[in-house]
Amino acid sequence: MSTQPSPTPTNTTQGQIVYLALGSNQGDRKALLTQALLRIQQTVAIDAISAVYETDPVGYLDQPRFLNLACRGMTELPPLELLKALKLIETELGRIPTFRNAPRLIDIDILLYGDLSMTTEQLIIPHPRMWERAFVLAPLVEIEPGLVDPLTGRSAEECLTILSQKGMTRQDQLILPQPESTQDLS
Ligand SMILES: Nc1ncnc2c1ncn2[C@@H]1O[C@H](COP(=O)(O)OP(=O)(O)OP(=O)(O)O)[C@@H](O)[C@H]1O
Ligand SMILES: Nc1nc2c(c(=O)[nH]1)N=C(CO)CN2
Repeated sequence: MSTQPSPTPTNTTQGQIVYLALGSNQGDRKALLTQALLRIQQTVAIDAISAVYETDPVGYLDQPRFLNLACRGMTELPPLELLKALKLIETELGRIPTFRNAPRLIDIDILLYGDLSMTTEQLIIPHPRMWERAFVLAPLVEIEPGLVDPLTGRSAEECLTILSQKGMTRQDQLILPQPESTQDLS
């Protein structure tokens, strides 16, 4: 009796949907956010980017205003590898680690990674402070209005309405330079 050969395995990995929050309050903030997004695109296929929000600092108040935005994309990197890649981008863009909530050239946080829930010393997903931060939720709601906090069942929109949005100004979206067109060799 002959058996049918099983179909050749194909790589059907689709990756995971991730939501990231970016912030900058030092240097050329727009240029830093733009550079960060361009570098993130090398590991995350970004398909939505919010407008830029200028926001008053939260936590440690004696520092310049931030520019914040959120983006969504697909990645095939596992969570800790993604964190490593994002931390490397922060370092490449000149960030020097100091203290929590300190001024920074660039900050890239992982908000959500598929429906994963994890807590390790290095990485907590969903980001533990995201639902209480208007500077995260306003841009996030813009790209994903139906998002729900799996722990409380509250929508991001609902969470945002109970937060003060004082000191937050919505600006235009960043314009990312197009990747160089591939050379036509024909
Ligand atoms: N979801 C997450 N996204 C990014 N970093 C995280 C996350 N969960 C835990 N971390 C850890 O937090 C560490 C400190 O991150 P970071 O310097 O960006 O903190 P912060 O921006 O000052 O404060 P906050 O975490 O409240 O935004 C990182 O090195 C990373 O290991
Ligand atoms: N407005 C604003 N405030 C902050 C921000 C930020 O990105 N925007 N990030 C912080 C630490 O991640 C602390 N405070």
